Amino acid sequence: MARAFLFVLDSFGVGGARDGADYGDLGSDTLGHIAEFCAAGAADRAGLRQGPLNLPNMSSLGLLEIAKLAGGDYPLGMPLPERIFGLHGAAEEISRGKDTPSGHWEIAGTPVMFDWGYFPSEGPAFPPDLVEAICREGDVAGILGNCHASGTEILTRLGDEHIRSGKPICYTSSDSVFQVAAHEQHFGLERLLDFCQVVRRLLDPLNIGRVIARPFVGETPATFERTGNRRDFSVPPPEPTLLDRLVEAGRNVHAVGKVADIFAHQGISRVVKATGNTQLMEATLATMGEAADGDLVFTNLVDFDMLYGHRRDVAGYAAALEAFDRSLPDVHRRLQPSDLVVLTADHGCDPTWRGTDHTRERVPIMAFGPGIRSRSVGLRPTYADIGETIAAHLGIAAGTHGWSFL
Ligand SMILES: O=P(O)(O)O[C@H]1O[C@H](CO)[C@@H](O)[C@H]1O
Ligand SMILES: [Mn+2]
Ligand SMILES: [Mn+2]
Repeated sequence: MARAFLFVLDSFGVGGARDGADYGDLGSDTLGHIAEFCAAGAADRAGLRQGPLNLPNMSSLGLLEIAKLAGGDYPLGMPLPERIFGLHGAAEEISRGKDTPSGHWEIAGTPVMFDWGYFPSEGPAFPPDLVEAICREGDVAGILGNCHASGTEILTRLGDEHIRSGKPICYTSSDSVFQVAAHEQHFGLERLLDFCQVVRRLLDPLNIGRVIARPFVGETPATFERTGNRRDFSVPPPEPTLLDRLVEAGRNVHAVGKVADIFAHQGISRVVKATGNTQLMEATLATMGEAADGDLVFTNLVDFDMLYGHRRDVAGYAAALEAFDRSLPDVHRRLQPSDLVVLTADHGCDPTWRGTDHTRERVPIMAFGPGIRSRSVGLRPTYADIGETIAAHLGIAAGTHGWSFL
């Protein structure tokens, strides 16, 4: 029997979305713009990285052809490989949101065809009766923030006041999220997680996708730092996903990193905890050694998005891509004859774009394994084709969205 390994490089878009203009994102291109900045010497950082974007392994998996297919141009400064190994293509998102759950669920065969609830970007973000209920039931004297914000900037601005007043910092973004930043010691980590569960319950009628706990440490604005104890409280996917179908068929789904939270722990056999791309890759490589025939190992690499995309840090994003690329030979070395590896993304987060939010983009599909023949699978009309391909590879019944490209 076969095994499958799915890596979501969180926010690694390749531009070209047909509906980009509907999101104010026409022209956004995470890979293309990073490559452009690198080629121009605008993403050099002493001690971190220099020069053109260097992704030889992903280039050999067809990344440059994917960029051309999705956005019309080869990325600047990246040499074309002599040969391409594996299947390569790009996919369009049909879910309406450009958020992490929508992207992951669609990859797993379950597009989100309804609109999430969102909070307004002008004036107070949260309705007064909601704030009143949150304070009463969450047992806090009030909330700080109550606005759209970048999670690191709002800590610098309100972290001190939070410590003094004990009021949690509550903010949102263009995603369907309610985020709560609170100090791990002064407010308490357990208390923050309990508070988020209360908020989760109160938000269900508003159709908000996620409540995110954002614990931090440090005693001054210069030293405040978010920790790896982030937790996402997601609503469950609207229909059974590939993960549920696999578990139903008696397979194991190994969820590495925040995958379990993204799926509200539905269709997960085993949670492998790790924080940061380096640890996440180490944990995935270890899990590759343990996965049985018929299993899926599903890893989300969150740093691309959280540490670099949202922070609009081009050099940081480029360096993280280069580090991931260098780890691909370790993945190759662990492959068994019937294994399939898929690399893809859940949305874009172009670090050269205005604001700090995600960008609507197409995503890359790179699929390889010892038994996988090299060819282009073209532009796929939905991310669900990825889930269907994995379903076909693992030999379970087809779902109701998407088509396998195997
Ligand atoms: O700015 P931070 O707190 O990283 O938040 C970002 O992370 C959220 C979840 O991915 C997004 O909705 C965006 O707001
Ligand atoms: Mn994401
Ligand atoms: Mn994000």
